[in-house]
Amino acid sequence: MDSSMEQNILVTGGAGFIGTHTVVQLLKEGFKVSIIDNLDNSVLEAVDRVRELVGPNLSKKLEFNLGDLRNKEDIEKLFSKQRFDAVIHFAALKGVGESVGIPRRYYDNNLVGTINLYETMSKYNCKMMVFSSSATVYGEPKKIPCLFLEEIARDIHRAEPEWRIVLLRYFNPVGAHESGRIGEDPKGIPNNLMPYIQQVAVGRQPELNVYGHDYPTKDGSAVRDYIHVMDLADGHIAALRKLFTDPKIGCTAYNLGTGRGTSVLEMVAAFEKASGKKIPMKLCPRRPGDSTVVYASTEKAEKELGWKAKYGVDEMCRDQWNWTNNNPWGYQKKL
Ligand SMILES: NC(=O)c1ccc[n+]([C@@H]2O[C@H](COP(=O)([O-])OP(=O)(O)OC[C@H]3O[C@@H](n4cnc5c(N)ncnc54)[C@H](O)[C@@H]3O)[C@@H](O)[C@H]2O)c1
Ligand SMILES: O=c1ccn([C@@H]2O[C@H](COP(=O)(O)OP(=O)(O)O[C@H]3O[C@H](CO)[C@@H](O)[C@H](O)[C@H]3O)[C@@H](O)[C@H]2O)c(=O)[nH]1
Repeated sequence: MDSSMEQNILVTGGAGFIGTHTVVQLLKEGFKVSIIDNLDNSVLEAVDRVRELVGPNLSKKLEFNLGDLRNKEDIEKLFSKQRFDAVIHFAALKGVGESVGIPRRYYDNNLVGTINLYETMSKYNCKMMVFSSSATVYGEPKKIPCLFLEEIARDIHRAEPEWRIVLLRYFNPVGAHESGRIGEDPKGIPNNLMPYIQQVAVGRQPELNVYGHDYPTKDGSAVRDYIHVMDLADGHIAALRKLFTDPKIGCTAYNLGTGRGTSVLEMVAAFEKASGKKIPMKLCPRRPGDSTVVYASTEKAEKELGWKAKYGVDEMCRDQWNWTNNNPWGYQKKL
């Protein structure tokens, strides 16, 4: 396409939910991509499907490396054999529950992995990074670990101002690629709303527990800013372009959301409409630590990244259903 033809991007955690969708868009935009993933929360089949989606020509520009960011040698191996222009860093354990319940495992993976990555990048003079952060930085104190990772990024930039780092604070990523070939496939019982709804829709779970029906919202259920994963993927391309073109970017955070709030009950209704399936529900007490209403202020990303979410809740549910309907067991053939 343009200068991005030459640019080589390392995507950590590229076999995961957001990673696979971003890799598709990166390849389509003409970037070369190397994934490093330890397949802790993903499967190789997802990468094969990315290849299938982009076709044989663009697939030649995609390389998969099985590796773990906790092992510095795994990262070193990649940097010693090719030059990367930038890194998009998705590799992390994302369970909020886990960060509270098994903090050592969580810190080891997310903190040690991230520090190893920064150190190797620095050694090979690759100092551009797009980092997956979360709207939880605006939330509960118990979800602080990702704030910590943002602080590390800021400290690194303070100490070595030549670094350019974009921190992307995701709101609630949902949906799937419109092809229905890639999507979210959590291991075990899902914690998040949409993967849970999709499993109810195909009979893997009997009913949806609605956590909280007495919030001070219009229908009593909690409100979130759901964002289509393809919009999120495009947000990463916009962030990369910003890194490559703005020497003054420093270390800057942007919200990736739609700016619109949708309640749990509204989301269920939208999914029922998209799928034609009835989602049985049980009204349950609030889930500890949940906020009442969370939605993004999107002005900064619009103004500075030139990025704005295109899709609404109807498209999110349409694509979530398309993925689920075609892959009721996710990437598994059967259970
Ligand atoms: N999905 C969300 O709701 C959400 C919201 C906010 C932020 N995030 C962040 O975005 C990033 C991507 O999220 P996702 O939903 O795609 O998660 P995911 O679990 O689907 O993808 C993460 C990938 O990283 C890999 N990985 C984990 N630890 C690794 C390690 N040490 N070395 C190599 N690979 C490793 C996993 O195998 C997986 O493929 C994460 O950092 C997550 O914290 C996600
Ligand atoms: O089975 C379920 C699951 C969720 N919910 C509710 O649905 C809403 C959304 O929940 P969920 O999908 O778990 O998202 P959040 O709790 O908003 O947190 C997500 O979104 C954050 C970004 O805002 C990320 O950082 C977190 O990792 C991710 O879990 C909340 O009100 C939940 O109480 C239910 O009612 N039933």
